[in-house]
Amino acid sequence: MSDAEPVVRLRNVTVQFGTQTVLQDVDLDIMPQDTLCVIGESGCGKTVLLKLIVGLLQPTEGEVLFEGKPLHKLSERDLTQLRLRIGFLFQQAALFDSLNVFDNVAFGLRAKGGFTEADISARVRERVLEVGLPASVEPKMPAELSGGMRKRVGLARALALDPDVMLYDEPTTGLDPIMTDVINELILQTRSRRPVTSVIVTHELRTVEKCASRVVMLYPRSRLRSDEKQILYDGPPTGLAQAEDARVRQFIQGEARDRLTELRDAP
Ligand SMILES: Nc1ncnc2c1ncn2[C@@H]1O[C@H](COP(=O)(O)OP(=O)(O)OP(=O)(O)O)[C@@H](O)[C@H]1O
Repeated sequence: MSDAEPVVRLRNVTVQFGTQTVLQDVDLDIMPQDTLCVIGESGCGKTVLLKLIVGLLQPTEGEVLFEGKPLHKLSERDLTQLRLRIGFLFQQAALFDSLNVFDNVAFGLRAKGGFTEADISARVRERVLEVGLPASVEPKMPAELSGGMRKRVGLARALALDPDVMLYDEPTTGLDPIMTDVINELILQTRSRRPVTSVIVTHELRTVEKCASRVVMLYPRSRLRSDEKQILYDGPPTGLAQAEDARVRQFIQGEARDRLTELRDAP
């Protein structure tokens, strides 16, 4: 048993929006250098979980701790400092449309401060090349890029500050199978370059198989009995197909495999 402290801990977390309960009594410890894939059907609360970790959402009940510190007790200033240690690749890459690639990737470095323009240029160039883009994309505007390129710029931006924690929200959605694999490889490469704790929300079984050290499957609260836990599976990716809970096997065999086949067969 490891005595390491979790990087992120959700304790009895409940999130409600009006009368809708999205998460209820969720307990989750994310350990240093975990690559945790969060799966589950649309609307079960995966993105909400990521937003809780960066403090973009507050739980209705319970608490979220980062390295043992409850987020709700941090000042705005401390929360901002903490967010600089977290890289977030949003679903739509969420680039600033009015900034070119260079300025998008440089954004966090400038926000953090303490870097010379020469430092910023060198770091931006390094990250752009790291995600497999040529330096010639730096002056381009996001509108001039393909979806896969935008994702990679988003990844370069998220990695600019050497984050301790990387959060990926459906990093491969909308990409062709080859680009999906490129992103999977970049996730692996990021992990091998430096110690990083990653949480990946994904529908792609290939990403789960290739990248996850641990998988958590969430189930929509509205479809559970009141005495059931919302995390139906918590274990290695290799155990999913033989999971005790039939709903986990069904999800993997049904939805995920269909999607994988679709991707494989795509022209
Ligand atoms: N800010 C908000 N206000 C109101 N409802 C919200 C808000 N954020 C999320 N929800 C609701 O919470 C539920 C879970 O949303 P979430 O985005 O976490 O789902 P998800 O599991 O990530 O789904 P998907 O796989 O489709 O991205 C949804 O019903 C959504 O409409």
